[in-house]
Amino acid sequence: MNVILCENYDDLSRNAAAMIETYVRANPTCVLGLATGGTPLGTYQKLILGHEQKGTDYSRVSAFNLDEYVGLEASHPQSYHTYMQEHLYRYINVDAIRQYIPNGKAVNMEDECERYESLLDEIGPPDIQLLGIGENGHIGFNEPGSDLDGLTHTVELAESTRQANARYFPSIEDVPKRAITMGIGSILKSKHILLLASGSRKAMAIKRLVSEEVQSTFPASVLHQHPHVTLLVDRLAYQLVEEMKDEEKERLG
Ligand SMILES: O=P(O)(O)OC[C@H]1O[C@](O)(CO)[C@@H](O)[C@@H]1O
Repeated sequence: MNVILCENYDDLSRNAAAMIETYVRANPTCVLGLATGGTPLGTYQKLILGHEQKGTDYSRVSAFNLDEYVGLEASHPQSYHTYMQEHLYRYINVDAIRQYIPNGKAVNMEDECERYESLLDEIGPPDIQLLGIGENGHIGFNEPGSDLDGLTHTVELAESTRQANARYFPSIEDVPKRAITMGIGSILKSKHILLLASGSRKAMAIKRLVSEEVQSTFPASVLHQHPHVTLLVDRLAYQLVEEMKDEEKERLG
């Protein structure tokens, strides 16, 4: 795992956007894997600036999202469909026909999981997959205990994940209890994974990621099995790793 230590969130977002833009410019028909949550918002803002100011063209890019809440219409204000429109797609020219997001309102969710995984196989896998990390180590909505080879599936959300995401909903009762997510196996098909982590809230997860073996109780640890992972992390999120390294140095004299 290649680690890029960034000064702060702005620096991290600039680095992530620069890597994506460079790739898109060199590979205009590439496939991107995109994430939601708070962390990638800065990256999306920089991509929008790059599109407006440098004309980065996304017209032939395909983009897959990791996940969606089960039970929310695409038009629901908190759906990940809405998130992507509001934070990225209304500002850059990814063709609507190539914007792929799981359908959380499908009549048959098992069929929807199969349909989405087939699309990933036909059009993907993503050349670059952007990932955030949950405080409990979840990636996508793959909670602790998930199958490390799993494909797109529906999941029961951990209570801690619902609490963490309650800030986007009127109340905790409004946060859906289920989601559809690319599985860990689907994510690992990506050619290059860019994992973003910012802020002290993520420090323990990053310490565990750096120091622990692959285990299903901490899903992000599976990234150690992937040959091309870049961890873009800011100082606050990396703080406990630095402390661990200092303690190790002291111990060795
Ligand atoms: O970037 P945030 O908001 O801290 O979220 C971390 C992760 O949690 C999720 O929002 C799901 O709870 C993911 O989409 C995201 O990668």
